[in-house]
Amino acid sequence: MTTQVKKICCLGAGYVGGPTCAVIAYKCHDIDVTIVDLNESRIAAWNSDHLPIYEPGLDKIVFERRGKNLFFTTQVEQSVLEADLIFVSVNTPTKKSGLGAGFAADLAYVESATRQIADVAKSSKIVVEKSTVPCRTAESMRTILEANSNENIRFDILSNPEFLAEGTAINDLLNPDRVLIGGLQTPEGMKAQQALVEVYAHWVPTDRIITTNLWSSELSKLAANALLAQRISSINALSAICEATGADIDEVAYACGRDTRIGPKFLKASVGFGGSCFQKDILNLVYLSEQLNLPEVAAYWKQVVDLNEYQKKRFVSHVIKTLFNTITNKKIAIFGFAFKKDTGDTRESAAITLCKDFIQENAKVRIYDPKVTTEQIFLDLSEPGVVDNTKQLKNRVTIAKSAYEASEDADAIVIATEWDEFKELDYQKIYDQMHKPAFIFDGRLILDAEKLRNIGFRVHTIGRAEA
Ligand SMILES: NC(=O)c1ccc[n+]([C@@H]2O[C@H](COP(=O)([O-])OP(=O)(O)OC[C@H]3O[C@@H](n4cnc5c(N)ncnc54)[C@H](O)[C@@H]3O)[C@@H](O)[C@H]2O)c1
Ligand SMILES: O=c1ccn([C@@H]2O[C@H](COP(=O)(O)OP(=O)(O)O[C@H]3O[C@H](CO)[C@@H](O)[C@H](O)[C@H]3O)[C@@H](O)[C@H]2O)c(=O)[nH]1
Repeated sequence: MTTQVKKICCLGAGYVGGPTCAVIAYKCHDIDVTIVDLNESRIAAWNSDHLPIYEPGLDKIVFERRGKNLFFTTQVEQSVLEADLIFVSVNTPTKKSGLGAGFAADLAYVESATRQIADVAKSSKIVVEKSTVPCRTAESMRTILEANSNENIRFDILSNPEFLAEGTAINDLLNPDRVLIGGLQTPEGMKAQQALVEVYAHWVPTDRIITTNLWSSELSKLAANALLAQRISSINALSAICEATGADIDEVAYACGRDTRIGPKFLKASVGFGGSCFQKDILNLVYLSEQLNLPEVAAYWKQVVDLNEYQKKRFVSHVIKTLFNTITNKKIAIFGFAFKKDTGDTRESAAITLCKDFIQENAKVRIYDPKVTTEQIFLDLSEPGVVDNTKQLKNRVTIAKSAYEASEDADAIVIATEWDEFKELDYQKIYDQMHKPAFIFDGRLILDAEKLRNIGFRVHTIGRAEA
């Protein structure tokens, strides 16, 4: 008989734990879901009218279930004690120091969450690895948990990586392409796997719920991100060829994407991919390959990240060169700071690299983003622990409340994030208030270059030769 899950606890109330478990509560009224975090202010925000993350559709779901079968708390022990299934959805950042620094995932948070479960549990639990982790991490978790089990308590480990993308998280969770659940292929492991299948089966068609062994599941998460990022680096590499030849990257992407074997998605050239996952997970895969003594494989995946860095630097150089080889004291309006539209998340955003490079060249940078806070922007641009550059930053960086304010007296506009509102602006009004010649660098291919040229702008678009 299958174990029926009645109480779920999720360790980690971040971009993944919050939305994922809120959707489970929304779709499974027969299950109590408690999301736990050590961070008190984050939990207070989840319990307030202003949720700690911006994600279209999230508010409605949280407000509808909160206090009914969805709870946010810092009471780790109580929640673990009561749960039959525990998601571990804590952060796994790239290690900053020690062995594997700069590549390997820092598993300290996963380990400490696992130890917390082992210390507190007084009954059997299904422990689900939701965080993105290197292949075979579940083995370490199992060793820790088994060392703490006895004849009355057993722990079953599952891997259930999350594939949601920020900005579309709720839709991705409500209508996933697939849900992946890895488990040990033993009778107990398969029983635990089935218990989680039944949770998702409340709303996901069962043919979209894939069950595999633990290691395939762990590796599939890293592999999916590597393949997606590799498509972006490929199209960005081609964008450089387009600029040098007169081919147009959107036309090339369209022509290639019409081949059903290639497909049209994830072929949008850009100023470089950002986000908390792609770079981290690929570096993690690079490290894993090196550990497995597969240097050629490691070098292959590393190139995806190197090309992304190149794309950002190439864009910055192009801006400087076009602005007559100097941007000292020139005003550059940055449209967008988030790593993609429809999110306030700035982790690894390409805009950070661009702004830092412009500041380094003594430009004056004025940033507008509809969802990113001023505090976050200054945090991202400062170098805490290296040098205190706050004063220098305040001289060089200002935050605007609108795209119009950002572009007042500017020499150039840089489109760093593809927010829809940037397509709808009154560019004649913007042109009239800028220094001339007025430049626009479209790092996201969202603007109608011809229309802007007719107004008088000098337009430079990624992946297109200059007109
Ligand atoms: N952000 C995404 O879009 C995304 C998508 C898929 C997978 N992932 C993966 O999911 C994991 C979480 O990512 P995120 O973006 O939600 O991170 P996050 O930093 O937003 O959230 C992680 C949370 O875990 C909390 N935490 C750490 N240790 C804890 C503990 N012992 N007990 C309770 N809470 C604890 C932290 O305080 C933090 O609030 C990562 O492994 C990431 O790679 C992220
Ligand atoms: O054609 C494209 C598609 C995306 N991007 C950029 O790539 C980055 C990542 O975008 P996206 O993948 O949409 O967002 P994430 O939230 O980072 O989601 C990725 O990373 C998550 C964390 O692991 C996974 O769960 C998702 O499946 C995976 O898409 C952003 O900077 C985008 O602007 C492009 O430049 N061109």
